[in-house]
Amino acid sequence: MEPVVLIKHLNHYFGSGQLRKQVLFDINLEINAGEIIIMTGPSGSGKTTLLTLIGGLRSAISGTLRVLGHELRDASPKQLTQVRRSNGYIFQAHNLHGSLTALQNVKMSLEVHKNLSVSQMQTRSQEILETVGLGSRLNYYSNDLSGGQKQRVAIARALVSHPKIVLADEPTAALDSKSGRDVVSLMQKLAKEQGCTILLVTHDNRILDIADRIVDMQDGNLVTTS
Ligand SMILES: Nc1ncnc2c1ncn2[C@@H]1O[C@H](COP(=O)(O)OP(=O)(O)OP(=O)(O)O)[C@@H](O)[C@H]1O
Repeated sequence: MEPVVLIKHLNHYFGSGQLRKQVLFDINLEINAGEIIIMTGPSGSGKTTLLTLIGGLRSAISGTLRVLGHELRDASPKQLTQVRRSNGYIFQAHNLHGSLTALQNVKMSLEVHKNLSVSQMQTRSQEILETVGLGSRLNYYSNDLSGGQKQRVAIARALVSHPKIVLADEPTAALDSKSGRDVVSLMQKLAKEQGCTILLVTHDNRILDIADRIVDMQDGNLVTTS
């Protein structure tokens, strides 16, 4: 079976002409279904660039980048939109809408999936918020939640549609160590239950043990460390 993510000889550049700068060099990586991969590496080494390429948030320029069987190099904006809808995303700044409640934030991510009725969306969103321990906070505006609670809403939002792939960029950066740990344990638990693949970028050494495999980015080159 083809890996969920298959990357071969991927290069990436920013800018053009004399300002063109290569930031990813001959990246090769295979990620299988259900795997949790952590990507580490110094600031500016190219981690976010690789994550956003895999997530269809920018276009790959050269090499092979196949995600769930689809080639993303030279993909059209429409195809990239399709890819983005099928993934879950969790970012450092949780990106919740402060003026929406926890429940509304989660439900919103189901609204792009046309196959669910309004009441199914409501039930599913409520259930996943209960799973992440926020059953008593469903109708709180996200501005009124703590950092850890907001990040748990972000996890619920990313996982409610049962995506095959979740991409997480520094999900614990804004959290104290206990909340950070709780948040990643929760991601791990939900992902294992749903068989979903997680690619997580982090500088946080305290959470490395949740990974099935760790890859390290150095100056745009990927080095496998375990
Ligand atoms: N939109 C852009 N235009 C030009 N250069 C960029 C752009 N985005 C990133 N870069 C450059 O590409 C390189 C890799 O950046 P990237 O954000 O992928 O690194 P990172 O490893 O995720 O860093 P951090 O850990 O600080 O987030 C850096 O040199 C950065 O300055």
